[in-house]
Amino acid sequence: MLRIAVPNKGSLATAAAQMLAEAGYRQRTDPKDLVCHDPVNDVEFFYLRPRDIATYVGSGDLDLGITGRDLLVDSGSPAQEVLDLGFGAATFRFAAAPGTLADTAGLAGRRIATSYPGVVGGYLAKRSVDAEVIRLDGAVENAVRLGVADVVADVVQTGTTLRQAGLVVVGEPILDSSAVLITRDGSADGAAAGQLLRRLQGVLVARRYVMLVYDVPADLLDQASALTPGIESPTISPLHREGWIAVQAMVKRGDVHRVMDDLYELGARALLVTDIHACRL
Ligand SMILES: Nc1ncnc2c1ncn2[C@@H]1O[C@H](COP(=O)(O)OP(=O)(O)OP(=O)(O)O)[C@@H](O)[C@H]1O
Ligand SMILES: O=P(O)(O)OC[C@H]1O[C@H](OP(=O)(O)OP(=O)(O)O)[C@H](O)[C@@H]1O
Ligand SMILES: [Mg+2]
Repeated sequence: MLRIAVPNKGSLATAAAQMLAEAGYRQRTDPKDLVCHDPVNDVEFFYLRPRDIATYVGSGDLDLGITGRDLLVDSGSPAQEVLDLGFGAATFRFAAAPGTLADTAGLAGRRIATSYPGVVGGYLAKRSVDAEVIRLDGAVENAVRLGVADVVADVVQTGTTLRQAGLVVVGEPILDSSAVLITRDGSADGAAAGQLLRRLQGVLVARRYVMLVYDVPADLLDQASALTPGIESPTISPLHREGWIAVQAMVKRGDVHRVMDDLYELGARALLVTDIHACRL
């Protein structure tokens, strides 16, 4: 049986469970449950703190896990990223009070507060910067005004928390994070793991694309196909109406209205867009 770690709470928990449910896996109904068995797919889900997930997967005690890239890096675990899951996007950045730190070259000798000492320590070691890392559990943005640190290094999503603490970002992001599927080399090589990976890839495609269907005069097919090349090639069907054909193609969700405008201009009619519920490419 495949054993998978899923965030039990925090920013990634709801979206991770939602994605697994869309991929056809059973998920817990009570948010307090710590385990959920899916007998149909022969999978067991363990709900764990996202910070601990890389440890369980890295040790080989669990086969696969969903966590944040920043948490994976921070853990120093030998687990590896196998798929970017497209949610939980955030950057990890340094921040300080305005005018106190111009760029990351000025970090030497500073006190840096963070809940991610592995990420920050790795960044400093790589650049041979000697600074003091102060490990805090959370709400690290308070550390500067309370005099515990000169700089913070933390997750930034909207930037609201930094703004409210009177801090500004310094330098380029230390890393770009998002939710990722992780495994340890060789611990998830079986058919069930391959099936999970394909199902999650299918969910990503179903979220990114819509299905566009339209009718077009046959002599405009080449121009229409150039606008809707699909992923491999558009599907063409004859219409009862002489000289017209129906075209069906997957189109990126964000592009579909522009593509429909262009097709209409070209002479296409009866343009219909539908969501893709699931897919396997
Ligand atoms: N707005 C956000 N705040 C914190 N983490 C976020 C945010 N958006 C995405 N993430 C990602 O979520 C993961 C952290 O989740 P985790 O559950 O440990 O912390 P949290 O969401 O801050 O929850 P809590 O602090 O309540 O325990 C990281 O990978 C982080 O990059
Ligand atoms: O850029 P933003 O949209 O403001 O989000 C980022 C903030 O959210 C998280 O804090 P959280 O509320 O989880 O508290 P914590 O620091 O105690 O984890 C994170 O640690 C940042 O502080
Ligand atoms: Mg937090």
